[in-house]
Amino acid sequence: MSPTTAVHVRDLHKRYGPKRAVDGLELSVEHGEIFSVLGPNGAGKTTTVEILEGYRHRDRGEVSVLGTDPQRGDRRWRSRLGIVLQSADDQAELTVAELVRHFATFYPEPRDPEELVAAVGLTEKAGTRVRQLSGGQRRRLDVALGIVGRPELLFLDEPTTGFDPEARRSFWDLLRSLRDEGTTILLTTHYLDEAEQLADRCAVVRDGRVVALDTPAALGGRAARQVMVRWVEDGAARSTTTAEPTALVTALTARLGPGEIPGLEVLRPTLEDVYLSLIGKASDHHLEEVPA
Ligand SMILES: Nc1ncnc2c1ncn2[C@@H]1O[C@H](COP(=O)(O)OP(=O)(O)OP(=O)(O)O)[C@@H](O)[C@H]1O
Repeated sequence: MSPTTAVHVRDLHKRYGPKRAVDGLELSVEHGEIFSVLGPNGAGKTTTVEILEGYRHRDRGEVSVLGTDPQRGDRRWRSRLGIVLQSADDQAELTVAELVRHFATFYPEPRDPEELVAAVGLTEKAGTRVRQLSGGQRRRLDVALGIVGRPELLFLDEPTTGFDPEARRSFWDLLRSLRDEGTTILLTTHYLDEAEQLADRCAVVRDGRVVALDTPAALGGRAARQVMVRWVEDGAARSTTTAEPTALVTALTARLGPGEIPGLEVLRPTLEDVYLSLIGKASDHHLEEVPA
């Protein structure tokens, strides 16, 4: 493991009874990056993050978070982490400003509470009671509480679920500015566009294991190399995927004679197509493949 590694996970396993929630998961997160764990409901994202945070014990595997095994993490180690839990309803009678000021007292070098409230876009709501916030505003407050202690590593579990598009965009800007300040961020999401927009690297998780790990552009680029070609031959729809569509179309022209090839379509899969095929859900671009 190199000194630039913030999180290192090897051969991680966790069962709940017969259910293998995490089943041989491997990943590493470098200091200073936004790393996204992307996968459908039930893929094992939350279980993994809870193990990294030290809230859940693993069955086996190696885990290191900021150089420490989370199962042995002490208070000092924990103070270097920012953990944004699912919203809790406690302290709902305090105002936004009061709650942020209260959390700031837990840390040796907290951010300035007023500046932080402004940074998460809640200045207008500083005097509002927490229970009166909308879902998106509450989530921003959760993030403020997660970063008030200037964490080196921030964990976010599905941070924008339930946000409207504008709130998501400004939330993404907030996370980018944290990354620019040097905070390492590990976020789980089941939104492909969130991973594509934010992540420097992205692990696609399915059934408790990583099925692909790369930059979003490389994942998309991998897709773009494989092209779907569809046509109609002898009255039947045919399709195949190929890295050399020109050669295939040339062969079809030779076989089907001069003129237009009936029903010809050449489709370059999108990142979404790759993602859906990785998690085992074909989009309508991915027809059953028929040999050419
Ligand atoms: N405490 C638990 N007891 C039993 N089974 C659990 C428990 N927590 C999670 N599971 C199961 O383990 C699997 C992985 O769950 P996990 O919450 O880690 O997935 P996830 O990827 O975070 O899903 P989501 O996107 O829905 O939050 C699921 O099948 C879930 O039903």
